[in-house]
Amino acid sequence: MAGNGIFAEILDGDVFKYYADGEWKKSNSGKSVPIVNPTTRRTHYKVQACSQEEVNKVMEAAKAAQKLWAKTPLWKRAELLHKAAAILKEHKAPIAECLVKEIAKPAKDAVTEVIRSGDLVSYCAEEGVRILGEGKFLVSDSFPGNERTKYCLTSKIPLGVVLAIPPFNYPVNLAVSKIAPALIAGNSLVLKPPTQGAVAALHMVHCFHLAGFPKGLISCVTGKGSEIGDFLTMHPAVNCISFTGGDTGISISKKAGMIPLQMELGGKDACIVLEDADLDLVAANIIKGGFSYSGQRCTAVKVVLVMESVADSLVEKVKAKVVKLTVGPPEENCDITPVVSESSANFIEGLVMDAKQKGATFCQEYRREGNLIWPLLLDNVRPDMRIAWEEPFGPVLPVIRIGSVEEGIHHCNASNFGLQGCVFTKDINKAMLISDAMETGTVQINSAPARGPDHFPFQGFKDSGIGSQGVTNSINMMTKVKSTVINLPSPSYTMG
Ligand SMILES: NC(=O)C1=CN([C@@H]2O[C@H](COP(=O)(O)OP(=O)(O)OC[C@H]3O[C@@H](n4cnc5c(N)ncnc54)[C@H](OP(=O)(O)O)[C@@H]3O)[C@@H](O)[C@H]2O)C=CC1
Ligand SMILES: O=C(O)[C@H](O)COP(=O)(O)O
Repeated sequence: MAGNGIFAEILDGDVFKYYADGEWKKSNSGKSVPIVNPTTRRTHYKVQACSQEEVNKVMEAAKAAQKLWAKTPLWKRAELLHKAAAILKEHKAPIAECLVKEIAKPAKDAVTEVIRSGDLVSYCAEEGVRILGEGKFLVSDSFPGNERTKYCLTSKIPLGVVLAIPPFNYPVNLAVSKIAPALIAGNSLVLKPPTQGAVAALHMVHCFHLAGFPKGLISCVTGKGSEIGDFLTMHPAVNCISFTGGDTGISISKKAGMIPLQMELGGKDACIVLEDADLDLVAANIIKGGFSYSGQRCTAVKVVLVMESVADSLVEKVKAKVVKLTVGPPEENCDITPVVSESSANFIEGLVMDAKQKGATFCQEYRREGNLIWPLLLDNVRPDMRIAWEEPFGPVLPVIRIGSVEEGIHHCNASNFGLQGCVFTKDINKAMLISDAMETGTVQINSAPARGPDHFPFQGFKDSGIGSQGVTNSINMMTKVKSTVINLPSPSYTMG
């Protein structure tokens, strides 16, 4: 149960505490933020609404703790991360329960998110000791005009305080994907969890607390992003921001100072289907890619671009699978569960109504109860419909029929997003050409888009982001290069 057993100290009455200076605390603001269960649409949990003064204290502690942490041996940092990973996995059940109640993630997927997170933390510890244990040694005579009089030693050093802001859909996994690389690289970390998902994140942070990390090194401040977000992202103590979410990331990028930014934002991942594709494979991937976690994944298939000659056949196959999707509460492990909020459901409905008015073919009847929206495939979608371009972040998938591969590539590249895409064909040469032509961070050949495995590079082009994630890239991104040059009085050439 949430807030019970080893997690009892993170709860005060019915409000979860925030984490600062190695302790669980009540906010002096005296205010709390409600977390609404998407299924019941009632307040399920409450978290502290942290004040600016509390953020200032957290930043001070993070700065001080980082100085000592940077002097902690790499193997020791890794050891603590392994410990945190083990505690996280051991206590997967109560954390998963929070994910079910806060963000309506199907129960099985919620457990998978926690296990995957533990694995990510351990992998990061392993990778960190390898890549941070190596630097570079350069000699000067490789550059014209120089003798060998200078030896340059470079190493990767921490940035300082990293601010991590994950989104609601993976509040644990997309938090640890920032926390673990930051810590192994010698940084301190301030987490601002999404409001929906904050309680799962607080439980996860407690696992790091129990692992024994130094005081102040990790903090977790809660509160609405719209209220404390700007104060956090523009705070002078912050040396790096790692953000995953929607358009908010674009405005953060414009406001943040001269610090490294890692932004993973929205997507409109296209699925291009050629005439020679294995349509059963495509249909299975459209279901998995378009409807898992009710389409609330940045990497969800968000538009199908299928060659006209095979479109009827593909649509029939997908329709046959859509009727088999179970719809209902996350506790019952239904495939389709309520979307995260009423405003999200209203937004999705707006896209559906626009498509209806403009003449899209509804493969199923549109149905909604509260935040629960039944899976819907929209055929014959045209570029003048909003759903051709906007991401619903819900279980609604548009199909656009194309007359040529070029038309599909053109639609994909005309999007302001550029996260992932996929292409289905038996011709690997064509697949490579299409992959090269698609302006997206990743193209999957014969499978739906996905971020995982978590050590793969993961990046969005255009409005989908800045920089690249994945374990190795995140560790590198959260470091800077420092050089020390040894100047010799006369050239010296090492002899065998
Ligand atoms: N590319 C990727 O890897 C992913 C992208 N996404 C994208 O994220 C969106 C859905 O996630 P959602 O959580 O709704 O995204 P949001 O951008 O609304 O929120 C993301 C995070 O930002 C916080 N936040 C809100 N306002 C501010 C602010 N002014 N300053 C700083 N932080 C702020 C939120 O806190 P609070 O909850 O308190 O508002 C939350 O923690 C979709 O567009 C989706 O495509 C989602 C997952 C992965
Ligand atoms: O937040 C998201 O949607 C993820 O980054 C996607 O992760 P997944 O492809 O592993 O579901």
